[in-house]
Amino acid sequence: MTKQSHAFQAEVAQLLHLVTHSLYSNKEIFLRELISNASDACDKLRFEALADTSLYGEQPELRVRIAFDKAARTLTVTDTGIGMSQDEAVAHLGTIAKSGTREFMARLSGDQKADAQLIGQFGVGFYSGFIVADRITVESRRAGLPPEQGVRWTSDGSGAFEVEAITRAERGTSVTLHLREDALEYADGWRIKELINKYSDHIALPIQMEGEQWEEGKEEGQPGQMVKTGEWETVNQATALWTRPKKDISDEQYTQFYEQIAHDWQPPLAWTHNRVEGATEYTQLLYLPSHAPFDLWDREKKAGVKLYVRRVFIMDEAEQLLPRYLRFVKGVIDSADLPLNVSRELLQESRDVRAIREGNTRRVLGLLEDLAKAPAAATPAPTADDAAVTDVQDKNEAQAGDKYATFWREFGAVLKEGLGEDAGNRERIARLLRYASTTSDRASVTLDDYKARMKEGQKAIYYITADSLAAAKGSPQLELFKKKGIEVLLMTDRVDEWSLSFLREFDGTPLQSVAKGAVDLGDLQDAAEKKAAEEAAEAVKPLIEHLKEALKDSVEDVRVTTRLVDSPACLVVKDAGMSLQLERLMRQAGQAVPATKPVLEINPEHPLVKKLEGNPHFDDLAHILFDQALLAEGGLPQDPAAYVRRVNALLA
Ligand SMILES: Nc1ncnc2c1ncn2[C@@H]1O[C@H](COP(=O)(O)OP(=O)(O)OP(=O)(O)O)[C@@H](O)[C@H]1O
Repeated sequence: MTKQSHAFQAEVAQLLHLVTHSLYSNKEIFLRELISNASDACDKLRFEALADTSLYGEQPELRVRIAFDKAARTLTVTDTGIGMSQDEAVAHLGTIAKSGTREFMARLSGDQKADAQLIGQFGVGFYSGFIVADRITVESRRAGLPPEQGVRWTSDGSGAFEVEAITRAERGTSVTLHLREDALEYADGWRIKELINKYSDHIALPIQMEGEQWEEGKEEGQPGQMVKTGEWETVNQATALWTRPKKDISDEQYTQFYEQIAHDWQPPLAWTHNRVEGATEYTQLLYLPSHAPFDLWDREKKAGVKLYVRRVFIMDEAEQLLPRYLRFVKGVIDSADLPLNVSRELLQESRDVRAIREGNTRRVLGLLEDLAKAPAAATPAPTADDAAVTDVQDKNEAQAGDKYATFWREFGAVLKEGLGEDAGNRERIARLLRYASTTSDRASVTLDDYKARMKEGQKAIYYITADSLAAAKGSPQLELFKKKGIEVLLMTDRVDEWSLSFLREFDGTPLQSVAKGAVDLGDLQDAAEKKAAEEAAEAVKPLIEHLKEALKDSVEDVRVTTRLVDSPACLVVKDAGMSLQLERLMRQAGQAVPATKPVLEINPEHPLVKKLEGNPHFDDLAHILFDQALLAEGGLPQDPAAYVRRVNALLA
């Protein structure tokens, strides 16, 4: 093969442009990315060699070496990992294969500052080398291929790369950066060591540098200098972080390890690190991120936990290790019992894996309980500057110790899925729930809080589901509850109604939607009120019959209610029915929903209702009443034009 020139995939060219322009202020991350790739390559070799030890050839040692040459202005990262064949070099170093990176590209806004933050969330891997290099040369040979089948890849990062065959004695890859004029600081032993310390100390492989020592000037007046000794020295700790005792690991090291495995450059909210002994032995290091990833709602989203067996990396995204409703958790599980050749299929059936999953679930719920219990320190008053920047306020929230509020904002809706998914832990999950209510706009009310505030004689926990907080708060169904000072939980997540169908009661008290079934406040209504209601119902019986007839195509039933105070009418569904809001959500999601008709409830005390009987426009008024009730709870009239026509006719 002679030299071949290839154009970068369009997205790569775009990414390169962005990387070199917006990551300018954070140049040093390139080294972390290259070391991380080298370490991944070694993990891959170790894994493939489980089935074929001959892949090690004559080089059993897995390591990363970093060399620099001040005079030539180069920095080289060499690993003894899996390496790349010629085809692989073309495929991997010229395209963007990862869906995550493609998603990232799609989200770029063109605003450099915002984009640079986004990069933080995604990590740009190999291409970050071009922040500091105006040319990169990669030489590689894949494990198992003969020396003549090596490859050299070069590019100046401007649109194309060249590939040629070379003979390479060693297996693995070396990446040489030809440093830009303004990045010469990276051809310096101290600087490199500092970065390894900062970013890669926890990498389980030895990272080596050639030793240097000070040599005085040979002649009088000549300055001394550092010279290389020819000995390679390991400069990192080179033990997998999770295998070290907790007390030897600093918060900073935990955070850096998180950044590495989660590819998230924002510090985690919290973590839990344990060695579990007993029938199933494993080490768990699990993190709660501080913000939701872009693909949290992707049904195909992979779990974020890596599986190791006795420190050998086995697989990313081992979804059996945590239930789906904890899919936001990142971390590492290192099992002492699983066989090294464990496959995804085997994981599904393994009893050890089941025990690990249960153990992980307990730990994460325990961690959340601890966070929820931690007293929230007083939030510092935002300064005038802060007020304009929501990001800063969010940070304050986290700094102030109210980590649980941050967690809940980012992941609460996912945790709610657990009510349906994990019957065994339903109680624990229920105690972690937070909702807004008629007494708090913030999602901060627990079911325990609610119960403690219940009125004497109140027999249920009341809630309403709606598309937004404003719609929930303005709902006519709340009128009587407000008048009587009874708290109602306001729920606005899509998952709320579904998840509550699994939580019929909390601590012995039933949960009751205020938009379902006839309202029965039981002992909260006194005898006089009940009597008045009965009399009113009797009085409007003929009206009810008329309305039923006029609206027979739209409603299941018409009845009198006491739940309304200021509104003339509202819509409710029957007890076991799906709420109108859920019905709309499911239709929007393209699901077939059986057509159910709601029940129209009217307020016999309302002037509009009183005007109905005998009115020459009865039919129009009846329809307007119905359509307005629909509007009030977030729906749309079936025939909006007819609605407008009717209202206009009455206004004229
Ligand atoms: N040192 C290396 N040895 C072998 N293959 C490598 C090496 N560096 C990069 N590659 C290959 O190039 C691909 C692209 O690397 P890049 O760093 O851009 O993305 P990534 O490593 O897949 O993602 P990320 O860095 O976000 O984890 C890798 O997936 C890998 O196949």
